[in-house]
Amino acid sequence: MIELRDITKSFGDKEILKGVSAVMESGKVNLIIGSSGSGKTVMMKCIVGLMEVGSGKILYDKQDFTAMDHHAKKIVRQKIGMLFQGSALFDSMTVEQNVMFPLEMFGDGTLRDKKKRVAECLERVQLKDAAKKFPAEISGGMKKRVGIARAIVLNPKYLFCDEPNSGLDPQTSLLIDKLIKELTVEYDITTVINTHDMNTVMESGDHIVYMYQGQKQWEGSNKDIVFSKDQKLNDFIFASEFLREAKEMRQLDMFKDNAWKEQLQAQLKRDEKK
Ligand SMILES: Nc1ncnc2c1ncn2[C@@H]1O[C@H](COP(=O)(O)OP(=O)(O)OP(=O)(O)O)[C@@H](O)[C@H]1O
Repeated sequence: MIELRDITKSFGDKEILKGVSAVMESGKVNLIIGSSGSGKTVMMKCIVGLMEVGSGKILYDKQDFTAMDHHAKKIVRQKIGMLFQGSALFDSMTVEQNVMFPLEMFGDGTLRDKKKRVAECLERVQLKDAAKKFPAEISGGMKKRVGIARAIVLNPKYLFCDEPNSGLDPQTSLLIDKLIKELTVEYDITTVINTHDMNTVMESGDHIVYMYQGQKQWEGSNKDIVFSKDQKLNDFIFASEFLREAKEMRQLDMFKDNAWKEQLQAQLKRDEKK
């Protein structure tokens, strides 16, 4: 579990994070969403320690990360897996060598153990047959899966993914989301994803933090979103007429054959009249 307590971050006199508190739960896919410039990337960089917060605390499993010395922070960082936007693979290395890289940097054990672990991870993301290929020879979706294998090779407790679906078609995106969710549950990882992808929000968002102009505007699950009355959140998520209609259908569908359905229809009618 990761806890943010009232964190702030400024660049010069520009305050980017204005006192954000939130909890990222373990075994769950936690999403940070919000429009461009709302502070999602800055927040993620603060959480992983790539940027220092101005004030406030970040706790990793109750340990105050912000108060740790360099050595203690390094130990926490070794429990963090990162999936970067665009995958960030090394072009001159094969798939296998890319996944091996963190093990060579930080891993214990013999070369045989390390090779076994790489094979396990490639198998897990269904890329065993691509082990000897170079990044230029594989598709965007496969590159993401290599990135995921590399991010989990050290058995992370925390997994951070920056826009994991950028540049992918909707079907491949869903497969990547499914894989991340499965791994999160399987290894009880605290996964934090920075995303714009509404499919990810609706399919994987166990816990969602919606950022608006440097503040946490709303927090809840993908199911809560359907019923949220928060206007800013609704304007952001259900931006198009089509999505607004889909939201109403989903609301009705969720309460099919239930007394709630009538209540909800009446409520929707009342809202329409306003
Ligand atoms: N290193 C920096 N120095 C100064 N300002 C910065 C720096 N990094 C980010 N900012 C500013 O912080 C604000 C929030 O940026 P951030 O990248 O967190 O937004 P975001 O919500 O991730 O947007 P996007 O969805 O477009 O990636 C922006 O106004 C940006 O210009």
